[in-house]
Amino acid sequence: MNDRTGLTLSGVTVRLGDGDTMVTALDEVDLTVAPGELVAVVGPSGAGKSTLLAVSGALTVPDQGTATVDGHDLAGMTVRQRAAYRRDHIGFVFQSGNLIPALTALEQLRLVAELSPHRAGGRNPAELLADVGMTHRAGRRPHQLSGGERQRVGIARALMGRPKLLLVDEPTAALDRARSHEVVQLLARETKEAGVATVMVTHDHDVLEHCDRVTEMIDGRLSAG
Ligand SMILES: Nc1ncnc2c1ncn2[C@@H]1O[C@H](COP(=O)(O)OP(=O)(O)OP(=O)(O)O)[C@@H](O)[C@H]1O
Repeated sequence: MNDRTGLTLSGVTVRLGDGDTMVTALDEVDLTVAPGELVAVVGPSGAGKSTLLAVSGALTVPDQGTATVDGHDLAGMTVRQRAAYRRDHIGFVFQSGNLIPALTALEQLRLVAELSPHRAGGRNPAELLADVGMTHRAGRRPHQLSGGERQRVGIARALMGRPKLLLVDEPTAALDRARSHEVVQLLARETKEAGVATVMVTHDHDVLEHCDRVTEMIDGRLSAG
């Protein structure tokens, strides 16, 4: 894991829209997230949190500044290289789990192993499902799982292929308080165990205690929260 340096954003500026509707979504943002570190990003609606995830996840290229994952400059890649880097090295967890309806919990993970050319270095789907406490639900499809269980499967799926960076968007939005704590505790544990740099956007101040660091985004600027 010594080759890992995590996520580094430096002086990242992103402008969206054009003409009169142009918005500076990110304004000279600096952020470093080390391997094994869980950093929360909080802030009001429209502050730029989704844009921060998009830049970190190689979905949006900054207008100024640099975004690097383990020393790889995302803007320096071709579109095709960026897509491959995203697929092989970056994991995403979304609000609702975003699972494929027709597949069982175990099949969701197996599909990643089959699609990723780096699967040899990836994790064993059944073991990973056990890690997130879902072995007893391995044969169930998403509609047969609770919101918290779907999130667990989503987190396990994102960790297949050993990503260097994990980007998590509002993981507790659909969960009650107890499930929210469980899911973020799981994220914190897996972040440490997998040595992955994790960024979590959340509105849920209840779960911030499980994070290593909290930053606040306001009007496209990031500060210690
Ligand atoms: N395609 C676009 N064109 C123009 N402006 C945009 C576009 N997408 C987002 N914006 C603007 O950029 C700013 C940052 O948006 P962003 O989605 O990153 O905020 P956010 O903090 O994630 O908000 P929320 O918590 O509501 O999801 C907002 O002012 C938004 O209106």
